[in-house]
Amino acid sequence: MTKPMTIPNDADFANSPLPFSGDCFKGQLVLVSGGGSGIGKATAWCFARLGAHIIITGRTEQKLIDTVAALTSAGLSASYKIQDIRDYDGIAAMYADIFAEFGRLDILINNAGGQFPQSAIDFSKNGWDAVVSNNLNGSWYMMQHAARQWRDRKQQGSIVNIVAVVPRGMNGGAHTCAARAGVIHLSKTVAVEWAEYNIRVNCVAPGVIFSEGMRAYSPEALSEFDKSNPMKRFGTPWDIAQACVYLGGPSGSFITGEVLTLDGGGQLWGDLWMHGRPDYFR
Ligand SMILES: CCCCCCCCCCC/C=C/C(=O)SCCNC(=O)CCNC(=O)[C@H](O)C(C)(C)COP(=O)(O)OP(=O)(O)OC[C@H]1O[C@@H](n2cnc3c(N)ncnc32)[C@H](O)[C@@H]1OP(=O)(O)O
Ligand SMILES: NC(=O)C1=CN([C@@H]2O[C@H](COP(=O)(O)OP(=O)(O)OC[C@H]3O[C@@H](n4cnc5c(N)ncnc54)[C@H](OP(=O)(O)O)[C@@H]3O)[C@@H](O)[C@H]2O)C=CC1
Repeated sequence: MTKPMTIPNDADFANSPLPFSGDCFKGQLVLVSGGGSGIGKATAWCFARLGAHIIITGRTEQKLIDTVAALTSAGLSASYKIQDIRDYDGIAAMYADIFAEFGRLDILINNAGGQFPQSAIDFSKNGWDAVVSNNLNGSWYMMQHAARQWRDRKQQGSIVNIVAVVPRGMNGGAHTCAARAGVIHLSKTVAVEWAEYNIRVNCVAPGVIFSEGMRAYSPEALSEFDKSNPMKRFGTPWDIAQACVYLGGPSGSFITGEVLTLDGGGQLWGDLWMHGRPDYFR
């Protein structure tokens, strides 16, 4: 019988095998938005264990405090900032503070985001606006303000945007699909525009990843998620974290404007309904 999945925690991330070894990010500063849970937390752990100082951001202070405490008690270097990614001016001020304190930022992992599952025909105007604002506008504000700092200081930078697997749409998630597709094509565009400034911009597209984020989905929808790919299972936050390290760091130095999909082959094979499969499609 397959072992039931559990959401991995700090202790798991402290002990998972690393994709690289040594202190290859020593002296570097990495900002992970939404780093207080799930994929963001795993990514923070992965970079921190490879020597980087990590700044995690999010809206809920307690999650940030707990994650920083777990990292620092493992002897790693981390701090946090409370920041809503929808706050354009607040983000500009946050980067100004970071550059004043550290004098640099090497990698932005633009991970914060989220949505709710619903049939598109039922979206309220506010529901649509909330999801597009969070995932498209919020991702853009985080990218643009970082890029302005890098350009003005003549420093190189690297951005990894966490998106989703959008080529065949996202049933029950049309708002987030539109927003993530927007981020992907925004990234391809600025990957070219910002090459002049030595700024690389890439995307990581997770399929179904078993994280705290899964609590937003009904048991009915969840019971189908692991059947949406030919591997018939969820991926882990650590899978995504390692991809962020690969693309964001020096190993990705000749990669820009790319989307790395980690979905167990789902985009080639399965279908997935974020709010449960309607009877018509059974
Ligand atoms: C074919 C192959 C396909 C393979 C594809 C694989 C795809 C993988 C599947 C993807 C699974 C994705 C997983 C994840 O993303 S996990 C992370 C999930 N985490 C979260 O989503 C948490 C964050 N979410 C939020 O913060 C919120 O959802 C939101 C983004 C909306 C922000 O909310 P905000 O605080 O701004 O919103 P309000 O509460 O003020 O509400 C604003 C309006 O939105 C309406 N709303 C909110 N929630 C719901 C809901 N559950 N149902 C319906 N409507 C909702 C709310 O009512 C407001 O509108 P009104 O004023 O009109 O009421
Ligand atoms: N798990 C999956 O299967 C997939 C996840 N994704 C995406 O990956 C990313 C990480 O998801 P995951 O780790 O699974 O889920 P989580 O819900 O654990 O992570 C989302 C994080 O983003 C933060 N966040 C959300 N909205 C904002 C905001 N407006 N400002 C600042 N921070 C915000 C949340 O913190 P707080 O609420 O405290 O601010 C939270 O820490 C998300 O963008 C998600 O949509 C994409 C495809 C699949």
